[in-house]
Amino acid sequence: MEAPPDNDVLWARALHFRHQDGSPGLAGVSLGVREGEILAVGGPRGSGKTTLLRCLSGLAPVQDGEVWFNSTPVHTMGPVARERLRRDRFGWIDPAPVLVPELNVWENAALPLMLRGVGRRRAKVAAQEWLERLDVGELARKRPHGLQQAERQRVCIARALATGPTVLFADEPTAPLHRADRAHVLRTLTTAARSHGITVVLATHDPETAALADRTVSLRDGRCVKTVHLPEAADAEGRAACSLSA
Ligand SMILES: Nc1ncnc2c1ncn2[C@@H]1O[C@H](COP(=O)(O)OP(=O)(O)OP(=O)(O)O)[C@@H](O)[C@H]1O
Repeated sequence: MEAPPDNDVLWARALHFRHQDGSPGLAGVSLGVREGEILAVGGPRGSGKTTLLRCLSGLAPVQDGEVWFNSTPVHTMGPVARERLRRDRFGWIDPAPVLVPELNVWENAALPLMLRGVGRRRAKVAAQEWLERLDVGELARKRPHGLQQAERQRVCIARALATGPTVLFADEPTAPLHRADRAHVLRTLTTAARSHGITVVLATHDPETAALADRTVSLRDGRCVKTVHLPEAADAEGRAACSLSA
């Protein structure tokens, strides 16, 4: 088993995944994500973007191929180790907001920090800071049911950033937002990621969203079909290209 290149925080080789009902999900994806990079994963509906994020983050077990986080093999980890890795090092944003209805907004945003063992007071301060950056600070004491869908999604984004994850997986994070809101929230997310050195893997089929990334890999039928570097990133050395695995 050969370890991945040093400058890749995430690395996948020949990743295959088949869903429980036998549907093909991934058919030999290889890619590297550099530390601090914002990588967009594009492609049409059903091309495998969510499945790829789930495999890279350890949410779904790798059936064939390899996934490495830094120098740690994720593909050989059991469910408990993968859960710990996700809790301690990764953040996740779903396309639709999922919050705990019994907790108020700040408690929801602070929850992953408290699960990591951070005290309630410190977790609240960190959560509140991110809620304010996402313009939902004044809703801190409300319950999720009292919020609009777009506000709930902002809370989910604050929750994902509050832990300062090493890698943030964002699956169509602005899907529930109006177009006007979308640009602002995305800028907040990408600015926060850049200023805090958070690596982001962002699934999207929206070219405007992908344009905020350093690089885009496109999937089709579970395979990488192309890699696009944006001009600012074009001269960066050592970026592992997505393999042409068709
Ligand atoms: N739980 C599941 N069971 C069976 N097949 C699934 C399941 N989830 C996804 N698939 C199938 O796997 C393929 C890849 O799906 P995936 O959700 O990863 O694509 P996607 O690019 O994220 O799509 P979208 O843009 O619609 O979110 C599709 O053919 C899809 O129908």
